[in-house]
Amino acid sequence: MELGIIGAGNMGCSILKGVITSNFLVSNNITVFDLNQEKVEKLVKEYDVKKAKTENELVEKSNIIILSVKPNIVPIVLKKIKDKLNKNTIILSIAAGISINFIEKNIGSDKKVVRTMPNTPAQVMEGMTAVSFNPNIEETEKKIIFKLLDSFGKSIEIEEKLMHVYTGISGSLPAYVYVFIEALADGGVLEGMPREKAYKIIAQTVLGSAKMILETKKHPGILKDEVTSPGGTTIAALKALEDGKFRGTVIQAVKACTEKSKEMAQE
Ligand SMILES: NC(=O)C1=CN([C@@H]2O[C@H](COP(=O)(O)OP(=O)(O)OC[C@H]3O[C@@H](n4cnc5c(N)ncnc54)[C@H](O)[C@@H]3O)[C@@H](O)[C@H]2O)C=CC1
Ligand SMILES: O=C(O)[C@@H]1CCC=N1
Repeated sequence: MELGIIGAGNMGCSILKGVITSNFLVSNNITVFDLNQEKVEKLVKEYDVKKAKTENELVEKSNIIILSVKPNIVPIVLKKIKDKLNKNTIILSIAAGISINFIEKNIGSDKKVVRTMPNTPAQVMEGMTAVSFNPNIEETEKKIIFKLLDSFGKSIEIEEKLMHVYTGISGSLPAYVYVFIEALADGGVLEGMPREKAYKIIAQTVLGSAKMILETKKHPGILKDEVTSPGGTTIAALKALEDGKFRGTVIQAVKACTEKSKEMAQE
């Protein structure tokens, strides 16, 4: 596989770190292009990846191209690379709201297009990526794409119309979790816990709690009940969360994210 990455920002770099750290690809099989030369040079220095001087140089060197620029930049990049693409090149977009149909309208419906929604934990190989394929992607190619996505975490195929809500429950979720963790640490600090210790304690507890769901396969409500003693500390905390409309606020957050993704949609 010759992987090309156009856009070496937060998410492009997270994927790059993931595929290299997991040894899925060696740096010699990865080419990077970004308008910001400093970012490219930094990656060349750090990971020894190849750099392309232009988008089209990258296209010539790659058989899978990850489009990791902001959604409004996607059509600009597609216009530039359109004439250099061949029918076997796979375009893998990670852009929020950009549909397969929109990409096909820009480069032709005979091309191979994959729409994904990853998240930043890809850089520590704990990413979660949703994927939808256009009809030109063959079964063998789907397997290769899953291997690529699984090299930096886990992946799941979903109906393309679910990408908006998926963004609300996964693509954007790390940010809500970080805010939750920061707020928990503030609570700890308020009660005298040193902040750095609080972050370590909370991050491990969040990690362990998530692992419990994945490994025990118990319903989250049951796992919650196992922590909650009658008249105890946990129910006092849960009551405060319910009084603060915690669940309702979280549901609204997912809805707001989903609505925003629909609003940004380029179909
Ligand atoms: N940051 C995140 O957690 C996630 C982001 N995404 C998607 O990933 C895409 C990138 O987002 P971020 O990495 O956060 O943005 P970013 O702003 O960190 O990175 C974008 C990169 O594109 C480069 N760029 C701008 N114009 C360019 C052009 N014409 N040609 C080549 N490179 C160009 C910029 O220099 C920058 O390095 C977006 O479409 C976003 O919807 C998807 C899932 C999660
Ligand atoms: O905030 C955004 O638009 C991007 C998409 C998912 C996560 N970050």
